Amino acid sequence: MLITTTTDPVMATNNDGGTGPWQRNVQAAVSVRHAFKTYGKKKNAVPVLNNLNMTVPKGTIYGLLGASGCGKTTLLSCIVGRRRIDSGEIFVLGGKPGSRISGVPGKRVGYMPQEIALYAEFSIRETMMYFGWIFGMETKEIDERLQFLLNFLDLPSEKRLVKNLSGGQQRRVSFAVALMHDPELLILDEPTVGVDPLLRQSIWNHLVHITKSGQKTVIITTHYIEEARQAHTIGLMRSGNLLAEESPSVLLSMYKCISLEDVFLKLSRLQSQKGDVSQVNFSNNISLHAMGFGSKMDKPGSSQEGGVVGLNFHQSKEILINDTNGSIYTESKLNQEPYERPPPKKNNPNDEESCQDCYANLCNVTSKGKIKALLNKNMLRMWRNVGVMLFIFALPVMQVILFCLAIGRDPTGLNLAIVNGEMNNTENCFWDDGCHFTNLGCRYLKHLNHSVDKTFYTDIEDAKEAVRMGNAWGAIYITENFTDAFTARAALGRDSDDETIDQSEIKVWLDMSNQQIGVMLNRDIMLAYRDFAMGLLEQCGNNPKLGDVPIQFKEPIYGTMNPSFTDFVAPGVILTIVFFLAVALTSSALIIERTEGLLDRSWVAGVSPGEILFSHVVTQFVVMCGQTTLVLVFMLVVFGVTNNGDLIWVIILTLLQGLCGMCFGFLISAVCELERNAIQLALGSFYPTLLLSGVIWPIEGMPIVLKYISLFLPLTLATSSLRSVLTRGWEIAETQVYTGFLSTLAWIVGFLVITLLVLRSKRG
Ligand SMILES: Nc1ncnc2c1ncn2[C@@H]1O[C@H](COP(=O)(O)OP(=O)(O)OP(=O)(O)O)[C@@H](O)[C@H]1O
Repeated sequence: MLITTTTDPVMATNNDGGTGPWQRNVQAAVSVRHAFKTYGKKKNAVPVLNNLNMTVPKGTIYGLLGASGCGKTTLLSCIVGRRRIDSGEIFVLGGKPGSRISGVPGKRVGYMPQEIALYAEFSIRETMMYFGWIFGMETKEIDERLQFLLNFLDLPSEKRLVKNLSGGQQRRVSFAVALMHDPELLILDEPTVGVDPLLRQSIWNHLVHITKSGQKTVIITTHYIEEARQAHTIGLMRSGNLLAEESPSVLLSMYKCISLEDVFLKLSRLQSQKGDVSQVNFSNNISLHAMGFGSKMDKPGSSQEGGVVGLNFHQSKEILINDTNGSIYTESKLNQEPYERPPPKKNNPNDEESCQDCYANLCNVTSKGKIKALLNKNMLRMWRNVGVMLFIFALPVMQVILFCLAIGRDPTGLNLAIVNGEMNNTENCFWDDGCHFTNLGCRYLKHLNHSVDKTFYTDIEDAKEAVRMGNAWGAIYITENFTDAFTARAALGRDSDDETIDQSEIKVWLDMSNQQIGVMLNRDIMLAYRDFAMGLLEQCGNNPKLGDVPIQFKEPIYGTMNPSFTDFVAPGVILTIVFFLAVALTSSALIIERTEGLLDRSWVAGVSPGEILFSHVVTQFVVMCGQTTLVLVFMLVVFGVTNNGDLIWVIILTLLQGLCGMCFGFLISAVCELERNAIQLALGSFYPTLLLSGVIWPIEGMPIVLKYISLFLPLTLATSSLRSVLTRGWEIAETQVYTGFLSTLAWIVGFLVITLLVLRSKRG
């Protein structure tokens, strides 16, 4: 086993012989050991961290340098608990990220991501209030800190909206957010991009100042390599590994370079010659167990790995200095067993370490400040967006108005081409209303007024041509001797010959291409005959009922003799409007935050997925209550859609459906990475749901398989339940009614649980 002779501040304590592993543990703010991380699935996996080791001593500035794409941001996101490494160990402030001991994510860490990650529609002060409240600060305290940060970072008025600031000013606000709560550990991903040299210097001065006490630690990435000279330690990263980890002055003297850039180039060249990164690790390659971390941390004496198992930079340094042939790697390999990557760890609930996370999550009770910040943020974002507000409240009203005006009313002004052979095909019909059998064709046509415009033709072929040309919905032909034949038929009864019967019939050719119009004309033509026959019989002293079909329809048990299509569709339309408006409200809520890097920032600040979801549910629920009220008022009060039931159940079911739509929207926004995917999914689900939920056509008409699928959709049972309440006036105790409520509740719970699981898995 190799004994190191390091001069590293951490390791110096390690090697003084008296302090032991526990002491070493206390001295490192961040420690990464044998970290592996890949993006993508097995075949297309892209390795980003490749057996990386890193030690950030407490109370120092650690400059993490490296070319674009080498994995700096990935490493930082793993340190703050935003991502998980596939294998290896990370300890931050005494525990694993995500554990209670570490307190990271949370207020112990200040994180400035690479993206601006600020709410564009917030003012600087509102931004600070949001993050300050999340960190549990009082408003007064935040205001005081804000004044300091405004001066220090040379920011404009606190009232200025973030979206109106320049790129550099936005970055400084983002930096101010990270400094807001004066955290123990500052993790800054390129904070000096777009910042002028003077301010850049003052930022570095501030970092040097805050680390002086030894209590604060800073990890900073930058592409301005030379500015990192002010860091206590520099980690030079390449291809997912640290080429070196040392103080700037030692690096310069050791590699005999005048700039850090040259050192980096030299090391990169050496690594390129060698190829395999894992074999040439010049960083402090020390086992975490040796450092006293991990589950055995509290039993230092029991560690089987009490010594240094890897190659310490300072040994390689000596070799490097003595070697001019570049054979340092051979020497290193002698001392360093190549580290074999263990298979990726699965989160085993029985595993003591992984369960730290579970306990932390279980005990992670929300705070007043966080909820206040999240609710305030959601409300503010809505109010600041007038267009969205108009959309939110005008759209449901518009939809209801359009539905009630456009759907369910009987079509009127339908043109019929009529040939009346009895009257020499003219419009001038004369008949006698009494018991007279003259011009019966005209008498019949008198009853055919409802919804119909009559155009008279002389030739039946012309009339049919008018139908073919789309100028009329049907052609009606009354024979030349209709009255005589009709009278003979009535008189002869069963002795009527075929010709008499044929001549006594009114002949109709309909355009049935439009089912609704065709069926309605059919109905009106039949009703006109019934009225004509009953009227004639009555005038002749007979029982008018003889003219009707011998079926007596009594007053319906539910509904009316003349049922309205509107009443049938309205329950489904109410629920569909409320459900899909809620989907529209929420389906992009999380995505917008995620794409702007805000969700990450809030998570690192210690906000849990559950809290984020809860805050959205509350704010969107308030909006949805407003929408539901408008929809119901316009449907039931303004347009008088039938409601025979208890209004309270109508309101509750509608609200529950809105909630269900919100949860579905959250699921979409949790699953989809891009807003356009969310829109596609939301729109894509709209039509199948509408068609299969029995909203516009009874599900009884569907093939059996579709019928069962339909029953498992969130709107089907609820629509049927609401229809029963509105049209039948049924109470909640009826099976058909309460199953609608139960199914909606089950969907809400299902959507929420899946959303939470997705959010948690994405967070990892
Ligand atoms: N979510 C992701 N999915 C797949 N690949 C990713 C993802 N994030 C980063 N990468 C890839 O991982 C590699 C490291 O990215 P990372 O952002 O950590 O680099 P970086 O060193 O911070 O770069 P820069 O200095 O340009 O910010 C890059 O090749 C990048 O394309």
